[in-house]
Amino acid sequence: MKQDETMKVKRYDDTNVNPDFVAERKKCTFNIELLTNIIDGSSYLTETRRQAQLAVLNNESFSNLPDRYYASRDEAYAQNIRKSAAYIKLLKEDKSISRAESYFMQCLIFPNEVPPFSLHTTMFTPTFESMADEEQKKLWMPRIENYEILGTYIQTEMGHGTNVRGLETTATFDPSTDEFIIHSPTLTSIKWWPGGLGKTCNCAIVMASLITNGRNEGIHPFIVQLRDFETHEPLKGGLTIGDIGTKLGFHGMDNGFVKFDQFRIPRRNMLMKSAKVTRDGTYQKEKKLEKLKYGSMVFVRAMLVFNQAGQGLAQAVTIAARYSCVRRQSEYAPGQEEPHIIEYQAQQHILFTELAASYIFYIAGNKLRELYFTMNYDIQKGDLSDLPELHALSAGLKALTLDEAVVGIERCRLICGGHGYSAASGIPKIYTEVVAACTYEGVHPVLYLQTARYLLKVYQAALLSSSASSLPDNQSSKYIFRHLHSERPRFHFPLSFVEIVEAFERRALMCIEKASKKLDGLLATGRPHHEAWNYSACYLIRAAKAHSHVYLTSSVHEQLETVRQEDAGVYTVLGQLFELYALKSIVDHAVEFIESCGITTDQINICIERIEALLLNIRPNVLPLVDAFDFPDRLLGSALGCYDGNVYQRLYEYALNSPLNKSTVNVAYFVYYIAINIS
Ligand SMILES: CCC/C=C/C(=O)SCCNC(=O)CCNC(=O)[C@H](O)C(C)(C)COP(=O)([O-])OP(=O)([O-])OC[C@H]1O[C@@H](n2cnc3c(N)ncnc32)[C@H](O)[C@@H]1OP(=O)([O-])[O-]
Ligand SMILES: Cc1cc2nc3c(=O)[nH]c(=O)nc-3n(C[C@H](O)[C@H](O)[C@H](O)COP(=O)(O)OP(=O)(O)OC[C@H]3O[C@@H](n4cnc5c(N)ncnc54)[C@H](O)[C@@H]3O)c2cc1C
Repeated sequence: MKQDETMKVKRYDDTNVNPDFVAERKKCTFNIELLTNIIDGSSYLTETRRQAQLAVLNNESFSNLPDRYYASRDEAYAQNIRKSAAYIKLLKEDKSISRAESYFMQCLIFPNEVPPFSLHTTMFTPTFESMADEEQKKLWMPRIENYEILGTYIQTEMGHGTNVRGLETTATFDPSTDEFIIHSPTLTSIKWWPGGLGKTCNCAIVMASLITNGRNEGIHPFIVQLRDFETHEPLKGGLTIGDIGTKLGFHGMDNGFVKFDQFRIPRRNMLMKSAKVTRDGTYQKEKKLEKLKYGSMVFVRAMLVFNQAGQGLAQAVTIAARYSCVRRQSEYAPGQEEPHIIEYQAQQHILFTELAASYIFYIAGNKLRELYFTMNYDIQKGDLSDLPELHALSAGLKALTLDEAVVGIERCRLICGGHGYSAASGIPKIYTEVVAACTYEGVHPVLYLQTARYLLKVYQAALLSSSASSLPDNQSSKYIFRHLHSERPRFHFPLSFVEIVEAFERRALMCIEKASKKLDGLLATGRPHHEAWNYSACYLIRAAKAHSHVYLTSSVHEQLETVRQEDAGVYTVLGQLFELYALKSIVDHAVEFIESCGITTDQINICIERIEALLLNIRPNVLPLVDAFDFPDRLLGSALGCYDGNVYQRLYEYALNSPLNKSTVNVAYFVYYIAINIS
């Protein structure tokens, strides 16, 4: 990104800071900047992010007017389009803006929102790049990269989301014209949900069943122009397109529908890297590349751990932590000043366990991101051997971290009391954004079952093998091989970090073994596989969750080992957060740990005592620990969570700005009550 000499806007306003915050910040025992670098991934990325954020803060085209919490849906959409246009113009003008910089900018331009064009970058372009052949890329990519083509990803239908193979939309080859005919044969086959489809995008990748020479060859991707490049009107020839209406959140996003009525596209609009239809209608595919079509889902799932679970929870925690250091409530000791609510152990237990979880998701999310890019390098070159591992890991971690994050965000809202319910707290918007991710890119029971399917295969292989050497080092399931053929150790309490990781591995192995036994038991009674699988689901899901917990703990432990060499202060606080997250999970799943690790209920009680001690350890650093997330106030959009801690003044300003306060007597009240004389 070109450096801007005029970057004068400060990220934080250091003047007029609440004195309680000044005192809190003085208690800090570690180097905040180093921790920020760890969250970002490196000091270089911290600097990149800050520069990108400053560019946004300095650019008036990106301001949020009207207030994001008072905007109607129409206004919210119009705001997003205004900002999108300015953003895309900037990207086109400054080609030196990197992918990372553009992501950081986007987060701040559209705080806690998925903007209408986002599918273009997150799903449309990656799917096209990975599924189109070289000639197609040459033809289309310049216009895609130039945003002349603005694309979305159209897969889900009104009647089918999870069961991708059950999609009803057809793409039938017509050799007489060398075209595919895209058709929605039923009401339930109308494409439903795609982001940006309703009003914004002019093209899409459409997933449809390919039919040629009378044979259905299964789901394939097609690039389809939907709107005129000049007028933006939907193309004639069989398209009905619109917005699907108001949702729980996502108000500024035009999730849409499209009904295809014998709509024709050229044959070469089928993406033909792994399969193709020749001019005479012959279907040819490269079987080993078949699963590439699932690639964009793997990519987005892997990114959601950091971007949504980590960042969403960290934002809610920041707001709740800052508010807890301002808010005073209840008489603690008779006759004394009310304490800040942060001093209540009940508050600390919720706040600090969620704080710990947000650090875990961030760090593990970073590791998963790196793993994705490493493995995807080979996958794109045609070596798909790592794809099952990546799919299983991204599916399980997307599900587990988002499941835990949405509960955590809601807990943060609840510990803010009444003001947490106000949109001004910022938490409701964070919640509606993050909870959407629990549905899109795959619902969680289904994703856990995908992870379990892989785990059972690894387990079967491990039963047949005598060592772990047959699995590559980067495989997260290597512990299954290792522990299957080794004695369970005696655990010592309080647990060391190494023992914590092994305890999670032993628990996961036990859950996998149980799931396998359950399935085999049902199969042994003569039940067909699909039925046995369905009635093993509770066991299978437990196994997938336990395995995902292994990745969380082992990857953060790995990070801790690096930090230990670098900085004692950061190592101590990060270690406390790691231990807190792990012990809380052990206590929450005590039965599984008792059974798998041979530990006792007394030892679980030691964990509970240790959690209480950790709350005291973490307490002095609570504000610095959320400051380290380094969220600009504009991103948080919270009266409760601003850096300066001036909560009450902001709440009052927010209320004064309510559109209902524009008049002293509301028109509706006048029309319906005063005018007809109701007393
Ligand atoms: C801002 C918001 C944007 C939102 C966008 C969206 O929501 S877009 C819409 C998002 N929509 C969704 O997320 C829909 C969720 N639904 C799905 O992802 C799939 O349809 C399914 C996985 C549930 C089942 O599919 P199925 O019945 O075809 O699968 P199966 O179980 O018979 O397994 C067949 C084989 O394929 C393997 N495999 C499967 N997936 C992947 C993968 N991603 N990668 C690699 N591999 C994968 C699987 O492991 C198995 O391998 P094996 O063992 O034979 O070697
Ligand atoms: C905000 C948002 C944005 C979206 N954006 C897009 C987009 O851009 N493009 C796009 O194509 N789609 C998009 N979607 C659609 C999304 O991907 C689907 O909603 C999602 O995959 C779930 O499919 P479904 O709604 O059909 O639920 P269903 O598949 O009907 O599932 C409903 C419930 O049934 C149960 N269930 C279903 N199948 C199974 C099974 N095999 N085993 C166990 N339980 C099962 C689960 O409890 C599940 O929650 C979006 C959705 C949302 C909410």
